[in-house]
Amino acid sequence: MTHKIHGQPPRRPNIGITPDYSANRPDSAFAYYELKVPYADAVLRAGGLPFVLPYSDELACVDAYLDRISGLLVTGGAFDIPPEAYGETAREGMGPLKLSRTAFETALMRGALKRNMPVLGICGGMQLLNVVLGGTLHQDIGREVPGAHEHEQKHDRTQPQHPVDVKDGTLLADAVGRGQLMVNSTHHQAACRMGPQVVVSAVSPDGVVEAIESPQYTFALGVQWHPELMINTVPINVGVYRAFIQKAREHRR
Ligand SMILES: N[C@@H](CCC(=O)NCCCC(=O)O)C(=O)O
Repeated sequence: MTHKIHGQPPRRPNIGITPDYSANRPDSAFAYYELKVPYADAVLRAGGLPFVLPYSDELACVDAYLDRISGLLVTGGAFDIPPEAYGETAREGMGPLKLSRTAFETALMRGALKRNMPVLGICGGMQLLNVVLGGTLHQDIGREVPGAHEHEQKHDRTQPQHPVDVKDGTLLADAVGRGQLMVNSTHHQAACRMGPQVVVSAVSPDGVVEAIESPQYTFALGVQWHPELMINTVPINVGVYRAFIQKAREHRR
């Protein structure tokens, strides 16, 4: 009979985090990986152990990463996903691309989902989740969504921009509660057609999709906002990371 050792803090699951990448910094001859501190802080605060994953175009390396983590956090960034990834061609308003980042994150996300490893997509990461699961994007909300509100807030991103309605009976509702949640907003694109098996778990008052999930996986959740920036201003947002880390803890044997 094994005796549970009382008082031990729960084990921190390894969480892989995708960094941003900038090639042409005026102050350096070298390219940079960059990760906003709140992503790592939110993982630590929720009980995870963050690991930044430098890009690789080798599937063996992607698999090696996945062998060593229990959850995948795909972060956001000021770039768009090539519309060819969801069967379209670029339309007016589509923004800049980061092809090496999207290729790496796509391979990681596909590999994690194949293992039924918990995946959390934030902002652009949510959009990638919908595309990987067979959905499409509005290439520019302002041009393609009649009556849409402003989704690229000009004020402090730790402050909310608009409410979302969290749908009852969803993973997200379990994490942060159903009904209204105030969120920030830093995007010009949005999920358009949901992939097969993708459920909308939150919507903005103007109809823009603000969170998705796929019940075919243990934990595949994407949120269009940045909960990691609002942990001090709308504290319930930490629930997104807590739910993710708990599933990651359960995932690793
Ligand atoms: N293609 C998306 C990207 C949205 C996103 O991830 N924004 C984050 C900006 C803040 C940062 O630089 O991390 C879109 O614009 O809709």
